[in-house]
Amino acid sequence: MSRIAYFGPAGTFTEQAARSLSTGQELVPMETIPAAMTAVRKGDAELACVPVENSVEGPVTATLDGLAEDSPLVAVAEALLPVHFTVLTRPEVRTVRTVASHPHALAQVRHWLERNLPEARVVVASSTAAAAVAVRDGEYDAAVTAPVAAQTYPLKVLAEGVADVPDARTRFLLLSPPCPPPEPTGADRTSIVASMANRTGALAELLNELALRGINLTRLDARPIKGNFGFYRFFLDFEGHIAEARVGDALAALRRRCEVRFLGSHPRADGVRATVSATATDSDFAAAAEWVRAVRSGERA
Ligand SMILES: O=C(O)C(=O)C[C@]1(C(=O)O)C=C[C@@H](O)C=C1
Repeated sequence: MSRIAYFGPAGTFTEQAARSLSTGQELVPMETIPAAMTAVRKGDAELACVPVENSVEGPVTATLDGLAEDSPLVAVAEALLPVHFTVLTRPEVRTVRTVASHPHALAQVRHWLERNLPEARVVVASSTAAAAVAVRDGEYDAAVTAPVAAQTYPLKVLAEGVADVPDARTRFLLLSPPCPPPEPTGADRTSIVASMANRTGALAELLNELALRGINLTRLDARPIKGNFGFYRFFLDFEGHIAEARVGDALAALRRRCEVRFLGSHPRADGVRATVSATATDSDFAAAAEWVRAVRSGERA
């Protein structure tokens, strides 16, 4: 049976996302995000499920760095989960002195903790479910977890539906070794990472290539190129699919300008359709290419 390695242990939001994306594969928990990616790179799993972006805390940097380094992986699907937390404790705990969770989770419940557990020391764990394991094992008093962790671990629910920002969401990717992308749907996302020379206007030129082709950017993140202080890689998500003319044309233009790693074209989980400007449809590109062909052959001028 094929396998999806996910950022675990059991009971993370990522497990929930992997379940929603699975088509019957076995789900295998990995301790860290890089370990889930390595499982695919080494062939121990066919796919990996990892978080990539949270509406409150922004990018999941371990995922971005893992996509830019080592052998390429591409996203073939994504999931978007609403994020509200459950706070778990051991039944016998009377006073919560320590509360643990993943840094992204802690950042999303900061105000709730200040109001409800002001005396508790906040401790970082490798994931929300790892925090639940630590509470179960007596290491900490409480954990801020995904709702599903309440069914996974024998702990008492102290609070449910905890979120400083009511509509918080996290987006997750299903990663594969390079493969033909899924068919375009009209509501797709394409992702790349670009590295360019540090010179005036380089990023503006890159963004212009997208803007000129009527391509709407949905995310832009910079991450340092480690070991080279002051140099950055840019992660770009934009509407559209590599199978579409305007996207293929833009990617070719970027490739001429800088180093590009393709990170996948896949359907958007929110189903938002791409806005395509009147001059950038596939038939506009086909008509223009036909005109150039005819001019080259002397049929037209
Ligand atoms: O620790 C988990 O449960 C995760 O799946 C990770 C993660 C994240 O990295 O953002 C996923 C969703 C929540 O925003 C908090 C934590």
